Amino acid sequence: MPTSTPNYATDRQTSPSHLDPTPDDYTLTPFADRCIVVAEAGAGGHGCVSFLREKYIEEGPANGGDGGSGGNVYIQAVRGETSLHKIARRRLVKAGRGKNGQGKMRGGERGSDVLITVPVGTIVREIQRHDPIQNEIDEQQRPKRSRRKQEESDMTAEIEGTGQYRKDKWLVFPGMVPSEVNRMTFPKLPPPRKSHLAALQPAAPIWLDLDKHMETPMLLAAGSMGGMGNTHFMSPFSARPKMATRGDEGMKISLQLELKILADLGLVGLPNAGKSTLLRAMSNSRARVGNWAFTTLQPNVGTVVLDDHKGRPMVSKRTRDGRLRENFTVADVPGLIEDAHLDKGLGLGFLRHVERAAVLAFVIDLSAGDAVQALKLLWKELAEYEMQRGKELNAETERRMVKYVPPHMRSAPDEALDSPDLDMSIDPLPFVPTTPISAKPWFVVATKADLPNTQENYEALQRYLTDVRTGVQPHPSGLKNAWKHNTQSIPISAINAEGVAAIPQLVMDLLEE
Ligand SMILES: Nc1nc2c(ncn2[C@@H]2O[C@H](COP(=O)(O)OP(=O)(O)OP(=O)(O)O)[C@@H](O)[C@H]2O)c(=O)[nH]1
Ligand SMILES: [Mg+2]
Repeated sequence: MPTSTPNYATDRQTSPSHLDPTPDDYTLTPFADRCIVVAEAGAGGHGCVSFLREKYIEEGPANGGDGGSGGNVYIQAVRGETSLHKIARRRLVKAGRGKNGQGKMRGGERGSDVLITVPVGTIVREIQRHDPIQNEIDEQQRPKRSRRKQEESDMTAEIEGTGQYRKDKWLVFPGMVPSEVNRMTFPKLPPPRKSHLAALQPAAPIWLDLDKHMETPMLLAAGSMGGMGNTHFMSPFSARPKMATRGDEGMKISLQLELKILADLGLVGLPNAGKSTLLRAMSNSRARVGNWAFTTLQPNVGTVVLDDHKGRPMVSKRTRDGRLRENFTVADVPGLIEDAHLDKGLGLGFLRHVERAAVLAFVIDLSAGDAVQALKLLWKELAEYEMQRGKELNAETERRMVKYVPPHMRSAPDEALDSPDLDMSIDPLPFVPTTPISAKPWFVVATKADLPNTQENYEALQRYLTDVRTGVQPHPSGLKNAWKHNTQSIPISAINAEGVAAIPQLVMDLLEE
């Protein structure tokens, strides 16, 4: 009987490894790095009109409870999140409405809160705000002279301690006909109120850079107050007031969110250079690898664990705040091509993810022509991008200084808040001042060193980097004040995981620069 013993040696050759996978062996998680979302705080519940009724007490006093306040909207940047796609899909994040008050002095339940969780590195900017209560408060604080004539009658009524019926403010005893309502005397409308939580809201217009993991959520929009039950309107003249106030409308803020990944190391390289393979070799990432340009279409982030799997740190380094570093993160972005800064290829949209990386690694394919030329081309694109962003920053600063209008003075086109195609108008968020790209520490990863005839190319690259370090050659970006203390290159073969082990130590050293 023929026996077949599996041939492990050939099996290993034919079956793709973790580092040289078939193109369909990858994980792809949904990804979005920008979106617009409308955050709506909960409206307050209405106050209740009710009266005590018991055996032998036919016409008891008022006992309507207050409405519950609306739920709050919170935001929290958490480490586990990597993308904004969940929020991008939701578009409207709405906190619960407070419940209405009930008889027997029972107050309404509070509305439920909502939490927007975003990845660390998200920038939040307010586009529009509709805050009816703030508008009312502002209106009341305006000098009386400027108020319109129509309101004068209201004012005289106010002085006498009585007010008028307003459908949007008052609730009356159910079953009353309009003529009865007209004959009723209404007390003065209570002044607009805000929940005490409103003081914790960030100042308008909201502008947040959530660049750290947050242990507790942060309040974005506080829920509105509930209406007052009819007990509040009891007076010596009317023991059984038949009115209560409605709960306040919740405020709406439309926010633009943009994720700028905050990785420790950013991989920059031409398409097909081997960036994703390198990420796979360094971390547990399952980034897509394929022998064609633009295999990667969205950023991948991998975590390199600095441990040799024996419970002992392989590279141990303390961060500036004294914490022992156990890992660092690497962002692999789509390849850059010439003129990426003019939005060719996929480059520009993703450059913002390397903009905030602490250290840059230029991944250069030694088998694909002159490595020095490739390095210069990559630096040229980065320098152009940086200059463009610098100009935007200046323009943005100017715009904010000249045209700033407090939000309550702006005319709020409410319809726009509800319009479904807000996404069409996304402009990139302005530059967040960080270290300029050219001032970041960097090094070169010369990959595919296993291929033939790559030796000379690597030597030329090394000579060039020595010249840059010693000042014989200018920095490849052509910019002054660029970082060139210790320019060096590491030859690797990512596909065989050779030479890759030297990278973590170097990154650790550069992270402390
Ligand atoms: N021989 C050899 N081939 C490699 C090495 N690293 C990557 N490759 C191959 O190069 C091709 C491209 O690798 P990727 O990792 O997808 O390249 P990339 O830079 O991520 O490409 P884009 O995502 O398109 O920008 C794949 O076929 C890899 O198998 C290496 O060290 N040696
Ligand atoms: Mg890739």
